[in-house]
Amino acid sequence: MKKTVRVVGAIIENENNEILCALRSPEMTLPNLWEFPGGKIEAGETPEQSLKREIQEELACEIEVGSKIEEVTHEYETVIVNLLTYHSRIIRGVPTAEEHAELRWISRDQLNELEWAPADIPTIDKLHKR
Ligand SMILES: Nc1nc2c([nH]c(=O)n2[C@H]2C[C@H](O)[C@@H](COP(=O)(O)OP(=O)(O)OP(=O)(O)O)O2)c(=O)[nH]1
Repeated sequence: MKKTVRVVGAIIENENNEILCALRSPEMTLPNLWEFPGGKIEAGETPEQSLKREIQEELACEIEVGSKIEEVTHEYETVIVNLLTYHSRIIRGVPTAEEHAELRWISRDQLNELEWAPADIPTIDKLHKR
């Protein structure tokens, strides 16, 4: 049976209504696909705690986690991902790609021009509509 992992993703928006998109590196699973920065929820953590920790590790900055945007369960070839996405705001630091191949600020109406991890599509659709 496939393992299910619980994952959180941050939708970080700047003052120009652009959203921070992160490119997975060639060495990662789901290589060369765009995603929302974040990662797996560890035992004993709330989704909000995981997101703050992951963003500190991946982007070297501190965020405040806001409302939930979407919950999606997507079945990949080898794993089932349960992805929760949250509006987030940077409260300290400047995002730096500590683990990703690239970071890019993209306006809402151009989000669908990138090639996303499949589990992210429902969140992209929701952001696009607003
Ligand atoms: N962080 C993040 N992960 C996502 C998104 N969409 C999506 O399908 N995923 C998948 C990729 C990974 O399989 C998993 C997140 O785990 P992770 O960020 O700890 O990734 P990882 O490469 O360190 O882990 P692994 O898959 O190599 O075990 O969820 C997303 O928007 N953000």
